[in-house]
Amino acid sequence: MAKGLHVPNEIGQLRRVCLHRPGDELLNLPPSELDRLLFEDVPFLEDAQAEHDAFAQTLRNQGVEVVYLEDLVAEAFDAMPSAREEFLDQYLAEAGIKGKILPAAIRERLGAIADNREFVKKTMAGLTKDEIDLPLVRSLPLDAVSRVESETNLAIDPMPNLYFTRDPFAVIGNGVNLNRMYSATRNRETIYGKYLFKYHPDYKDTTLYFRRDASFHAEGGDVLNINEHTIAVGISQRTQAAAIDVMAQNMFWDSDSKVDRILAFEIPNSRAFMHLDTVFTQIDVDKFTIYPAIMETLRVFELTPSLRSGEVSIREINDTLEHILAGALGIDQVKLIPCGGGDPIAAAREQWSDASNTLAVAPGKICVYARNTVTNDVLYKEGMDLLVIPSAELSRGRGGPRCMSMPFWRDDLPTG
Ligand SMILES: NC(=[NH2+])NCCC[C@H](N)C(=O)O
Repeated sequence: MAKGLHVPNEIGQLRRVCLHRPGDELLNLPPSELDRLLFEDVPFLEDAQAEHDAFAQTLRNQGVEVVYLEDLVAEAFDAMPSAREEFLDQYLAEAGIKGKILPAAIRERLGAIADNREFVKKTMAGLTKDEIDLPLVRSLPLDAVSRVESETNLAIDPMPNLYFTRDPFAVIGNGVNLNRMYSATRNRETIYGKYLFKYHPDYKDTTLYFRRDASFHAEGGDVLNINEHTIAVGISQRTQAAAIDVMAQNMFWDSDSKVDRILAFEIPNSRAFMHLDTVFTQIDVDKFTIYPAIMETLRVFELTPSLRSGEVSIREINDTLEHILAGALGIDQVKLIPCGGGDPIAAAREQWSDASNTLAVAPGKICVYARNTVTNDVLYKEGMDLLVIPSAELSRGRGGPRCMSMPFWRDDLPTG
């Protein structure tokens, strides 16, 4: 396996994947901030870590190399120490810290962490005011005011959603979308991708098809690599139609990109269906899991390069989802396997805990959450090879195996 990225499809044997092991950021997640920080409940960190370790080990057992986001960013700083300084300036500017005294004290606190990996993990975890050395100001009204302003005593918010590595950036072919994310809390996460793809010795030459300073928002959970030529992108709560236009402009005429067709799937704008991959994932050469209720409102658009160079043609496709997908894959037919086995209550319950959000490790071999028993039973009967992972704590952040993983390398599928 060479350096860099290679993800020409959704299901080819996974060789390398980027994860983030949940860390102290989950300890800085108070109940009062759950809505804003996009969680439904407070997870128990130790169990979340044990479940995540089981997930990583399941992947390793399948011959997948697991790399961790925190390690990659630290390696980038090891290779280029000045990058850490640049990062810290930007991190502080984006952290929403009020006043003048606090930023300086925080800079000192974070700057004093010698080990790059510990430094990166601390920037992810957030910081309470008690952790900062403010000897001269502790008794001043300024500090008192900012303590009252924020009930939580947080000087810097944690980034609890980092273990959903699918979203801040998305690998497409040999390049990457570095996203501008929908929410203020998650948008901060994209800084790690920026420094990884700018300075890490193995990834620094990666082409970016989308940038974090874009005017529109997009997230990786909305991007599915159907094959080298076609990607599917959700128009969703998290990804705006105009952002897909930007991707098309940047991919269709780029010499590194083979993508010349984007299928844009308009799905309902709601938290339950925040990304395309919450309702729809590919599990085999001719099979997808799907949340059946979205079929009623689904609209699909096709973006292709127009004959006039630099322009994108867009048309709505009025056909069944099966036909559209079979056409994109160049096969006769595809099978859509309904989440919850067609029972509306089981489907809704299990979709909420990511039954449609599977991670293919190879064609027909998929990683799923143990809790989704009805859907897993259906998948098993369809002949899928299930890699079942524990999910009591990890699922509290509303994301499944696909959300928790960003493939860096997959094998090509045999053609013909
Ligand atoms: N690709 C996904 N479906 N990711 C799920 C992310 C969940 C996360 N709590 C959020 O709201 O952003």
